[in-house]
Amino acid sequence: MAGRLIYLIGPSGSGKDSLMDAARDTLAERNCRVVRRVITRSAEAVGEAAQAVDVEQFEHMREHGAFALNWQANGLHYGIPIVIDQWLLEGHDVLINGSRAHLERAQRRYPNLLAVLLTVDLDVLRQRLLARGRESLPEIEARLERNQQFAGNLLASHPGVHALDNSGALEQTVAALVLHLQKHPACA
Ligand SMILES: Nc1ncnc2c1ncn2[C@@H]1O[C@H](COP(=O)(O)OP(=O)(O)O)[C@@H](O)[C@H]1O
Ligand SMILES: O=P(O)(O)OC[C@H]1O[C@H](OP(=O)(O)OP(=O)(O)O)[C@H](O)[C@@H]1O
Repeated sequence: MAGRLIYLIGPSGSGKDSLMDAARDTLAERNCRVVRRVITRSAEAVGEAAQAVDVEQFEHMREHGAFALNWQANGLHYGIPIVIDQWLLEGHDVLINGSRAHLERAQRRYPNLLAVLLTVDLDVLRQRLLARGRESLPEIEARLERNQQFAGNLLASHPGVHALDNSGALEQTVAALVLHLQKHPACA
């Protein structure tokens, strides 16, 4: 039986990577794998277990079919390794860090994907981006501005998307994610 794609989305700084890291072992026990992205972000950048490549390497990988999904945002290229299709075929569920702007294209490729939107109060989001210290101030402002494009609209236009609040402790969010996944065929 094919596995299901769990497409985790939300503003930059909402805690997607933290949640994926914190939930990884629990999800692994439930036959759910977490994939590492390929990003044109410098290898020194802290805060994400991604494979860092330059734009030329990214394009080469893309042209050679290395990605199941890929998109551009925040001045970066992001790729989800094609290995997820093999994992899904083998019956594993797969959790990825996705893009809100790419949701509909992802749904076309994976019609039964389970979309989870991580939300955080705006003040908390700003504080977390500042505390993470990975981006410059203008980059942080641009991300907050990008966030306004999606605020409110996404849940209204995509009723199947499940919202998960991460304004509180991460452990609570992990528990809520696991509970949500238990209620659905993925990661049960
Ligand atoms: N529930 C939480 N409570 C406090 N800090 C958090 C929480 N979730 C994430 N963070 C912190 O917020 C920052 C952004 O989280 P990150 O996982 O990098 O977000 P994203 O992957 O969505 O951009 C990081 O510094 C992380 O340690
Ligand atoms: O269309 P959007 O929902 O705005 O998403 C665009 C990109 O921004 C986020 O990545 P980012 O570089 O911020 O990485 P992060 O998740 O580690 O912050 C997200 O994971 C997407 O790759």
